[in-house]
Amino acid sequence: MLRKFLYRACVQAGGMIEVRGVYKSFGKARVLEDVSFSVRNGEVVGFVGLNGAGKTTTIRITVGVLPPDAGDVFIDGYSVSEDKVEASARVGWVPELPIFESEYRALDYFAYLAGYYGYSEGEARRLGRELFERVGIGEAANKRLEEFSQGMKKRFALAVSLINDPPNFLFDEVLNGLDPQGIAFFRGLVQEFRKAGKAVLFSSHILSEVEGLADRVVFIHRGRIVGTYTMDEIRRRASGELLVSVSPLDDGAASIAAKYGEPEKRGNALAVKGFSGDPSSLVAELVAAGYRVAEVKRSEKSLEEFFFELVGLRGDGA
Ligand SMILES: Nc1ncnc2c1ncn2[C@@H]1O[C@H](COP(=O)(O)OP(=O)(O)OP(=O)(O)O)[C@@H](O)[C@H]1O
Repeated sequence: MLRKFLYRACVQAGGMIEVRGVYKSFGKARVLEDVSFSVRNGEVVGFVGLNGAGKTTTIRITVGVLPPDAGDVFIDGYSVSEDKVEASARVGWVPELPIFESEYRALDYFAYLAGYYGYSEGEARRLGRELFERVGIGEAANKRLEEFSQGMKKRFALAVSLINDPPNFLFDEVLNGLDPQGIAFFRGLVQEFRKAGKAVLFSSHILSEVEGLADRVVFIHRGRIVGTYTMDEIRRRASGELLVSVSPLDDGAASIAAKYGEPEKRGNALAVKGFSGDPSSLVAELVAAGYRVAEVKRSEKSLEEFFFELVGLRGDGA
C-alpha cells in the first residue's frame, strides 16, 4: 500500500513497467527464466530477441493475459497478479497478430469494445472515428474486420489500445506488417508518448528496426535477459574498431590508442575496439610521438553483429 502511495506521489502522468523475476514454462519446456527489467516514464525501450526467445510470452504476462509461474509484473506499482484490474487498465497492448471478431464492421466492433471503458454508444462512435483518423484507417470504418489486411488490423488494435489513453504501452512486433507510411506514423506516435511521459516497450527481432526509436534496448535470448544497453552505448560499441597499422607496434603506441578505445595487437596492427573520436587525431598523436602510421581503416560492426555477438551466435544464426 505504502509502495503504491509513494509510487503515485513520484509518478503522476507517466507510466512505469517493472518485470520482476518472471519464470514461465509450457509443459516441460522452460520459456522464461528470471526475467527482470523495467521501463520508466518517458522511456521507449526496445525488447529484442530472436524468434522464440520469449518476447511475446513476456509481453502477454505483462499485460495480464498469461499468468507467470513465479515472479510478478508491476504496472504503475499495481501487481498484474494481485491488482489485475488496476494494472491492466493502465496498459495498452498491440499484439503481434491481432485477432478480432472478423464478421463485425470496424467501427461497430470498436464501439462494442469501448463500452467496456464506460463509453456510451454515441461517444464510442465519435471516439472511434477520431482514433481511426489518427491511426490512418478512417476510410475503413465501415469495412468488416475480415477484409482488413494485417497492417490495418495492427492499426485497428492501436486505435483500441488508445481508448483509455493509458500511461503504459506494449507493442509486440508492431512494425512488422506496417507499410513505410505506417512505420513513419508509429515513429511519430512513439515520440508523442515519450513527450507525454508514457512508458513504452516494443518488441522486435531486428535490432536495426529499433534504432532511431528506442532509448534503451533489453536483449532476451532463450528466455533469459542477456543485456540492457542504452542506444548510445550500442552505437558506441557497434561503431566498431579502428585498425591502425603502426610501427613500432609497442606498448607506447597502445597507450596512446587507449585514449580512443580499447586497443589490442592484431597481426602487425592495433585494433582499437569501441573507437570514439577522430582517427586523424590519433594518427597525429602517434606521429608526434615518433611512430610511423601506414594505414588506418574502420571496421564497421553492424548493429546486428553486436546483437549476435551478445547472444553468442554468428551472423547466420548458427
Ligand atoms: N502456448 C504455448 N504453448 C507452448 N509453447 C509455447 C506457447 N507459447 C509460446 N511457446 C513457446 O515459447 C517459446 C517462446 O515463444 P515466444 O512467442 O514468447 O517468442 P518470441 O520471442 O515472441 O518469438 P517471435 O519473435 O517468433 O514472435 C517458443 O519456444 C514457443 O514455441
